[in-house]
Amino acid sequence: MEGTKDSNVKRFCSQHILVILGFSSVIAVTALIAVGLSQNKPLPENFKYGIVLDAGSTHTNLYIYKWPAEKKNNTGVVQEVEECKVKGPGVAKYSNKLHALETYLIACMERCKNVVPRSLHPETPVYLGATAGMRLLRMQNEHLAHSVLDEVAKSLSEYSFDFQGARILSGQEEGAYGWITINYLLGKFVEKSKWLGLMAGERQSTFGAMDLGGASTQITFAPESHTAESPDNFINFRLYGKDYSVYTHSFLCYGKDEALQQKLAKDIEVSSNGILKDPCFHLGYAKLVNVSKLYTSPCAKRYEKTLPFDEFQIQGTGNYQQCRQSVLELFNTSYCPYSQCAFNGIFLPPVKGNFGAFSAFYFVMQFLNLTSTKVISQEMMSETMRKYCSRPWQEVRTSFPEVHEKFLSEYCFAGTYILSLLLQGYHFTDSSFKDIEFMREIEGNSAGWTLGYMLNLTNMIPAEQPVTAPLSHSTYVFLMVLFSLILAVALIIGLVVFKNPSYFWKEMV
Ligand SMILES: Nc1nc2c(ncn2[C@@H]2O[C@H](COP(=O)(O)OP(=O)(O)OP(=O)(O)O)[C@@H](O)[C@H]2O)c(=O)[nH]1
Ligand SMILES: [Ca+2]
Repeated sequence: MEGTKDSNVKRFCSQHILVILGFSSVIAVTALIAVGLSQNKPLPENFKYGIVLDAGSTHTNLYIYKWPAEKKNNTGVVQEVEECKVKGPGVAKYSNKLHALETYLIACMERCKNVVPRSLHPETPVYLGATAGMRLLRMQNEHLAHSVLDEVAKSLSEYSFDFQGARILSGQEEGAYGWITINYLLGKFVEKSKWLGLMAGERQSTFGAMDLGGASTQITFAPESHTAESPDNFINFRLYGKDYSVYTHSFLCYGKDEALQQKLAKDIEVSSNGILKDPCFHLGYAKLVNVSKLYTSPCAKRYEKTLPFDEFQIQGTGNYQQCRQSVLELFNTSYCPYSQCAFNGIFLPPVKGNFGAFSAFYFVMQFLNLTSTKVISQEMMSETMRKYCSRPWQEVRTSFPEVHEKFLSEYCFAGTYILSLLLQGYHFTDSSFKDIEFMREIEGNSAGWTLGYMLNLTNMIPAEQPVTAPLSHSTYVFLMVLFSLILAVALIIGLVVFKNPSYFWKEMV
């Protein structure tokens, strides 16, 4: 009797010890995790800001970026916090009314004053980059182009920000910075980590970038193999410890608007009596075009002729096949001084890999409802264009009352132009066409050259891989938890076995 009582007490005690041990182990593990987490929690962050103005041919856009000061060299830390569209046309259009540039940027710069904390204004850089519209103006009148830049520079230097200058980007820079932007945002410059970051990662292939503006268009990508042909079309980068040889070309006059101007100048006939029957506009659509305005841009100059009228009327006939034929005449493929060319004798290696196509590539494809499905075939797009172009103008107008008339009337031309540029201009095939992703933004950041420009000017992309902790924060916490749990379980089992081996065996049997 006494013996049974004794063993009951023992059993009671050992069970309680077990519970206490288990409980303390859980507390210990929880404490370990809490300490691990709090120890590794990033300190309150100190942010920096940067402002870039994209002075395009059709309009100016301002972007405000923000990033944690301590992590400036890490990838993917820069966030676009604001995009502000400047009211009015592109800066080049102000060449005959420079005084209007005094107030042009006020509204967007006021936004900057509100978004960027006041104490950071003096250290926040402001950059203005002008693109094809200003390149064209400089070709026509260098002095006027300088006056426009001086005027915008003067207005920007009146703010308390750190204004770093206004300049015209070369076509190469525009292409290259667009390529840097999307690959930075897609995280392509860092190695793809393997096994929770414990094993060495592998180099990722980059995305090509295609930008379709109003006055020029850029194509930039890392070709399959490097060639010594046309060295002007190559840029070499060393980013995060890796070398990239990137092909880029900017086709001036082949932006969406200048391409249309070229087409109209090409098609208007001396004998046409002031009427241009145009298959790229819908049946029933009519618009008057001023002849002298048509020839003001250097892009349409090559088709300039003396016409017996001052203005002509476009009359739409809405025929996709004929529109395609007319558009193709803009690409001269009759000569090529290299092993292979895009058009107009410009070298282009075979397109390779995935591409991000943005700006007007996206606007047009979005309108045509061709961005929701991820993979778009060229047949799908041709069929969409065939149907869309054949719709009468009145029907189109009433179907899309919210769309600006200028954009709406030009989607038939724009879609046909995009298809021709990609297939006949850049030689995308049925299969490679499907590798094009039409994008406006990547995780809230606009696809365009501005971010790449700022990353470069603020030295935020190091040539060499920055030295970082061997494990990421999440991997570190995961491993801490895992090993703590293993330790706790081992400890409990060990203690039970050590305290009462016979009890343990009995329970098991
Ligand atoms: N449908 C549509 N078209 C747009 C929109 N915004 C701009 N566009 C047109 O798309 C074309 C390209 O626009 P952007 O990329 O802003 O061109 P940009 O930067 O001014 O011109 P570049 O200096 O040649 O780069 C132009 O013809 C614009 O008029 C939009 O929201 N919807
Ligand atoms: Ca642009």
